[in-house]
Amino acid sequence: MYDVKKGYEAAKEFYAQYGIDVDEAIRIADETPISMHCWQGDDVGGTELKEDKSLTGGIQTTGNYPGKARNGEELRSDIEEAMKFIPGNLKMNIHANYQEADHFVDRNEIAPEHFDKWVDWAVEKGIGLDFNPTYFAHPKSENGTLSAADEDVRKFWVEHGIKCRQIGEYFYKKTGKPCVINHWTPDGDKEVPIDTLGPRERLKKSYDEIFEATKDVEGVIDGIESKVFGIGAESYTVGSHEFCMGYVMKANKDHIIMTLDDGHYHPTEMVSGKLSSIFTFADSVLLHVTRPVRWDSDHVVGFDDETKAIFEELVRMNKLQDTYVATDFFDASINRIAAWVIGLRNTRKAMLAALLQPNAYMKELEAKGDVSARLAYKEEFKAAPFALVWDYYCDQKGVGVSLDWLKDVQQYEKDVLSKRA
Ligand SMILES: C[C@H](O)[C@H](O)[C@@H](O)C(=O)CO
Ligand SMILES: [Mn+2]
Repeated sequence: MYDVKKGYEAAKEFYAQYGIDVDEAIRIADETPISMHCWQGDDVGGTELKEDKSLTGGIQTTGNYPGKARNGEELRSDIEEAMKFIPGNLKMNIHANYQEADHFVDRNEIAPEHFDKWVDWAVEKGIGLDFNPTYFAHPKSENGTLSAADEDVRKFWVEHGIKCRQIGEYFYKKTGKPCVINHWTPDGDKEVPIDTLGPRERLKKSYDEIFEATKDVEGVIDGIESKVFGIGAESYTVGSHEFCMGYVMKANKDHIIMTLDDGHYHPTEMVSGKLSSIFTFADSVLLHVTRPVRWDSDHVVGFDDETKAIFEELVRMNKLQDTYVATDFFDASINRIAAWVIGLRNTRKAMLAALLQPNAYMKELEAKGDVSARLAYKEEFKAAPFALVWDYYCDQKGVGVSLDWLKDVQQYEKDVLSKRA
């Protein structure tokens, strides 16, 4: 291993030339919570006591890497293993299908106690819990959920949404940390329907009913997530971007915000390009960080141009603290713990990289009209000695410098994952 401290000192000197306080950047990146999604650990299968765990809703995991978690205990132990190598403040994000009742409980009947194992675990670790209704992978989700024309089906899912907000409040009360709920429904159609308005009016009605029935719930923030299409629903998505943005803006309630998932748009449409428009009208957003390859493929987050651009935007707008950052990917083709470690480290890395730029000075240059210097600075910092600061930060947090974590994850695969049937 090279002399990490020496590298940090040299990088500190480099950044100081541009008035950048490396330690302050580390502090901010370290304290900003990232909500780590539980569903990478078992391909979104969940822990409900039911036979059929097939994934529906137009999302897909591909691959069959051995060793996926088969129950809540295994999942939490895998999460703990991954967490050893992820620096900074974390929350845990679970889905409603990760309930652990000792008998089958249907989605419209879930209750706080069915999540007590997660709550006890989170309290013991001192972390917050976020939540997601599960409007898919269920026999009643085949012809729509919150937008279903069948009133019994629609009501069933409204009850599920209501239960989820009550559970979110329970998480808040138990952990002392606000619970961020992401509301996503896959409802859509393979062909453009003749009636495109009816399903959207029903979805609006359902959200209204969920929020009205739970208006006294405390400590919950609700993200409304849009999507362009899903597998099998290629032509029409009820909860489109325009629908969700319209819903959030019209609701005009502090707790109802937009969720922007960077896999949920046309391939050339960038979330980084949307953030300032949204922040012109909204005080906060929920971000789902993923890596779409040609579609919403949910590849492991990379330290790629778009991830970096998203965090640059947030830092430059001074909106990082107003953004609920969550990861959302599911890759079953590689070691699932490695997937978490790589994706979560890259998310934090992009955040730190954005903080290590002369943002205030570049803004000044732009305001003065010195656009040549603006471009020169932008380009120069792409090759700044960022990795030396990142390595130092990881060293300080004891999460493994560079690839140190890899051999431990491989060992865990040998000792634990490979023994799972
Ligand atoms: C499993 C999650 O609910 C899901 O990933 C959702 O957030 C989404 O992005 C669906 O495409
Ligand atoms: Mn998402």
